[in-house]
Amino acid sequence: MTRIVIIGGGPAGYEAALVAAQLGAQVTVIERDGIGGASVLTDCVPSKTLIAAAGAMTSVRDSAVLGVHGAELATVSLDLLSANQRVKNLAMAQSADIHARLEAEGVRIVAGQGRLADDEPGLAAHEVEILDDDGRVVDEIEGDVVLIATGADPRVLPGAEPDGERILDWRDVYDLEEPPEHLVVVGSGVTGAEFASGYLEAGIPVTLVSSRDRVLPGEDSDAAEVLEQVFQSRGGRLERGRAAGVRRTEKGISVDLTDGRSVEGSHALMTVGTVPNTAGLNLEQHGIQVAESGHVVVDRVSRTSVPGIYAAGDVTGVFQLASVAAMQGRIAMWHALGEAVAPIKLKTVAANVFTHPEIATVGVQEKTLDENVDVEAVRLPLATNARAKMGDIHDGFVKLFARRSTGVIVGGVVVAPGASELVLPIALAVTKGLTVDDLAQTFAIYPSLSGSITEAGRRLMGADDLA
Ligand SMILES: Cc1cc2nc3c(=O)[nH]c(=O)nc-3n(C[C@H](O)[C@H](O)[C@H](O)COP(=O)(O)OP(=O)(O)OC[C@H]3O[C@@H](n4cnc5c(N)ncnc54)[C@H](O)[C@@H]3O)c2cc1C
Ligand SMILES: NC(=O)c1ccc[n+]([C@@H]2O[C@H](COP(=O)([O-])OP(=O)(O)OC[C@H]3O[C@@H](n4cnc5c(N)ncnc54)[C@H](O)[C@@H]3O)[C@@H](O)[C@H]2O)c1
Repeated sequence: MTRIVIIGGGPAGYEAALVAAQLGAQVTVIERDGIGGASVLTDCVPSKTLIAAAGAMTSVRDSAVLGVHGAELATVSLDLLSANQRVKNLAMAQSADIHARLEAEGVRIVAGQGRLADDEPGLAAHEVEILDDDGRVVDEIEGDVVLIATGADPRVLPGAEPDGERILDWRDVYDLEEPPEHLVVVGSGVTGAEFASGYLEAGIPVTLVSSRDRVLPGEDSDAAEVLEQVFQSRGGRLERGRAAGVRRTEKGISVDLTDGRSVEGSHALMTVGTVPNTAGLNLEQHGIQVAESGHVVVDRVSRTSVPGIYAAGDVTGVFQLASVAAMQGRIAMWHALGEAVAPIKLKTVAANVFTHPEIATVGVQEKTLDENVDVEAVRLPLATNARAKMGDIHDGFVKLFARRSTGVIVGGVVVAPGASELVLPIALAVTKGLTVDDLAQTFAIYPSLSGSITEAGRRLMGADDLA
């Protein structure tokens, strides 16, 4: 029986464990914080739960125009402390569910910190030591295959070290005893944009400090523009500048910008990126190649540079998404256990930014269109969609990218409430190589927002070379 040792119990680790157990391997997962990992306990699941509560406030905010009275924003508020408690309960329940599922599949779960401990390089099997909270080695296990799935932690900006009270990272926010009077979010990547949007929707004054010309520098620029407009139209403040540090002041905090200006608030939320969790794993001693960024280098079937040692998830820096982490973990196990396996296809990854409105993307994007000269694009604003009008949705659009020569759909963007659900037909088309004809001939419900997706297909059918 092949012995699999997995270090880290987030989506990369637990999904790998389920596949390995299904294939009859003897599986041990070593996890220091709790099954589900940061994804379930502190990052993805908690933030989306908070955003769900903020979304309820948005529905109230937007209902007056539909004729609903008595629920005006001024008369309702979100009890953030109860919402935080719900977030924590839900995360623990989700972690317990995954824990139970792993145990039911025969996976051994060990609490502690794992590290590689081979005596010499090149051995067929690998030793892994388990350390307790005080750093003492309490056990050692041998695996034929080891998966490193240790995730990533918040990056700390020197001079802006979180104190858990006023200067926070995104893992601290659920322990706040008072809602912030004015939250300054530093960093406008996906994490920053989601929290800024979520807290603003929850009724808290928010300033977003963005070091870039546009928030969400990695996303479709039209989508980022819509988000900025909506954020500002709802009273959010956008401050262009780079934070040099954050100071505690009498009233709260001051974010000092590199150009000499400063932004005052009651709390600062630092969202300036992540660092891979590789410290203490003994990667260098084992000859495991690590990139300059600190991420473990892997190929498309999750192999590291050392035979028998795989890595998956945020520690590899390949698209930091729970879905990608899980797929990398599964692929590692299929490969290690001799199953037929296709290398991960990053061009088909769908991702969503859970702001208001949401931004979902898949496949080829506009910023890479120059390299894809054969690609035709269409953009349909939602404002002309009948269902959007009924719900008073003005902001948002559908974009579709297809190959001019063949009509094969290669990418898309949806900016809309619920874009995370709406993007699936485009993701399916990109994954399966469906054409604009396929999409155009698909029945969409009338009236529906997804009608704009099939309509985008029809518009591209009209493009000269695609007809
Ligand atoms: C605020 C936020 C929101 C996000 N929202 C989304 C989202 O909506 N959708 C999405 O797809 N992605 C989202 N992500 C990204 C997603 O959370 C990550 O891509 C995902 O958690 C990666 O999974 P992982 O298994 O690699 O690592 P993790 O989930 O980080 O799990 C790794 C685990 O390993 C443990 N560990 C580390 N070192 C050791 C060791 N030596 N021994 C034992 N255990 C160890 C850690 O404590 C951790 O529990 C979000 C990220 C952030 C920061
Ligand atoms: N919905 C989701 O799927 C989701 C949600 C959150 C995060 N994630 C993933 O997690 C990963 C990390 O995201 P992230 O947003 O935490 O990090 P990031 O690295 O993507 O963004 C950090 C941002 O902070 C800015 N920044 C850095 N230093 C700064 C400074 N001194 N002052 C002002 N701004 C500064 C950077 O320019 C950057 O735009 C990403 O891969 C992201 O896709 C996914």
